Amino acid sequence: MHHFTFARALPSFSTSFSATRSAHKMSSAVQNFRPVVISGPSGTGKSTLLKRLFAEYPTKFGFSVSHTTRAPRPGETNGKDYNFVTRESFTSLIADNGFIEHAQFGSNLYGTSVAAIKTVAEQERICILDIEMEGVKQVKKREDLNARFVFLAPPSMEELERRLRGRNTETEDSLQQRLKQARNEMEYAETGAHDRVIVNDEIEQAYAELKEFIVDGGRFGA
Ligand SMILES: Nc1ncnc2c1ncn2[C@@H]1O[C@H](COP(=O)(O)OP(=O)(O)OP(=O)(O)O)[C@@H](O)[C@H]1O
Repeated sequence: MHHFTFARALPSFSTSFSATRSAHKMSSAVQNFRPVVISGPSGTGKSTLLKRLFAEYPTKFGFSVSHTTRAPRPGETNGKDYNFVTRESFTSLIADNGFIEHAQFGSNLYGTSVAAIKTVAEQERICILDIEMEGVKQVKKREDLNARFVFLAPPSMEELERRLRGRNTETEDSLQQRLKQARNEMEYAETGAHDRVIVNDEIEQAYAELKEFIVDGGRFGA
């Protein structure tokens, strides 16, 4: 699901959506709690490393709540699982440039709004966006999000393929697609688009570097 919700939406990191906040407050929030965008080829180890980071810092991070036009399922809460909105308000938010990413699945629209990312900062958490290259480009265009960018690279394409195969989640087709997309991601990273590139070769080393970038490089209140 995270491929269209953009950020990995773990329920424990859900946020509520407040409609009453000033533009000024939003901008100071993202200054103090700058969103972090993590990207890198599928299978490089983003989830593995993030999971560990969230376990070590259970209250420091948050995920943006996605918008959707689909109806809530029993047990789902507006503003927590999704921001459930009408098609009219969704399309007007598109027109207002309010989404960094949106897509249609079936007859429903899904998207990650700029406001939802800022809301995480207002809650004094660092919003983590685990997204693909096109999303990275969108976030880069939004200077008001004040995001920092880290790219997680595999030690080699051969090792990336080994990890993807080892995960046992892909068909041969989806594996080949991911490897092709991986080359695009690597080329984009070579343009220097990210603040930091971390090679996930030895996991302890990569984790230490990621932690240093995200935690120490961010603005954490004591
Ligand atoms: N440093 C490492 N050395 C060896 N294997 C690793 C390392 N880091 C992660 N892995 C393994 O590689 C596989 C892919 O990792 P993971 O699922 O975290 O990738 P991902 O970047 O989150 O992929 P996706 O974008 O598809 O969700 C997993 O099986 C994981 O256990």
